[in-house]
Amino acid sequence: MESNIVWHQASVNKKDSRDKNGHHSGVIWLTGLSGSGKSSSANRVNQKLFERGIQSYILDGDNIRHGLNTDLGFKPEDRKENIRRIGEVAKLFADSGTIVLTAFISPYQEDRARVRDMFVKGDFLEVHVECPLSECENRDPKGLYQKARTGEIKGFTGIDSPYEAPESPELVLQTNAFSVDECAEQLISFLEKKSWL
Ligand SMILES: Nc1ncnc2c1ncn2[C@@H]1O[C@H](COP(=O)(O)OS(=O)(=O)O)[C@@H](OP(=O)(O)O)[C@H]1O
Ligand SMILES: Nc1ncnc2c1ncn2[C@@H]1O[C@H](COP(=O)(O)OP(=O)(O)O)[C@@H](O)[C@H]1O
Repeated sequence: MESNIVWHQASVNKKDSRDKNGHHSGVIWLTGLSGSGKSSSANRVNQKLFERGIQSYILDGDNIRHGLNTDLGFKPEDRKENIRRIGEVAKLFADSGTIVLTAFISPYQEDRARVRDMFVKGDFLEVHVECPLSECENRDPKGLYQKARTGEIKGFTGIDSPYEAPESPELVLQTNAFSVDECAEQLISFLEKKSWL
């Protein structure tokens, strides 16, 4: 790291922003297989938070890879860098008083743990968007599993690239058992229980 750079202390801090917004801030880190329901869940929660006047924002894998992380692919080291950068961006949002929902496969336990360590305890909530691979493959909303099965896409998560499920996530959403709306309600109830809202 460059040694001649000194951290500049902002005059408006995280607590000021939280006080202004009237709620807690932090990251809700959704992790799960492609097609498990990360984006749908994040969007429904964000909509509900918006309607309640909560300051929230979504960082979504597909979208971020069109811009900030356009230089990254799906090799393990690229996924690691993807998650590291998103962790940093999520931290900035949390510092600004925002509840940030992230929707990335984030398949490696080590990478998720590294992001968790960037946050004050309790400000990082890991949510496993759980759905059996067979059901994700059945849904195949983008036709990517089919391409992975025929070998058109190499290194696809769950097919020929690993997914390491969280060992002790703060919350599990079972998207094969509950509707998008029910999952969103479960997450919002959890935020209420944690006094985030
Ligand atoms: N090889 C491979 N493996 C997994 N996913 C792939 C791959 N190639 C493209 N895609 C599409 O990219 C989306 C996942 O991007 P992420 O940034 O979330 O991935 S990661 O967290 O860095 O592993 C993922 O989106 P979701 O389906 O929304 O999860 C896919 O649409
Ligand atoms: N409970 C649920 N939560 C989220 N998605 C669900 C649920 N039940 C069914 N689905 C469907 O599964 C698909 C998941 O797609 P998406 O949200 O894009 O997943 P991901 O972002 O994990 O790739 C969508 O077509 C969605 O309608």
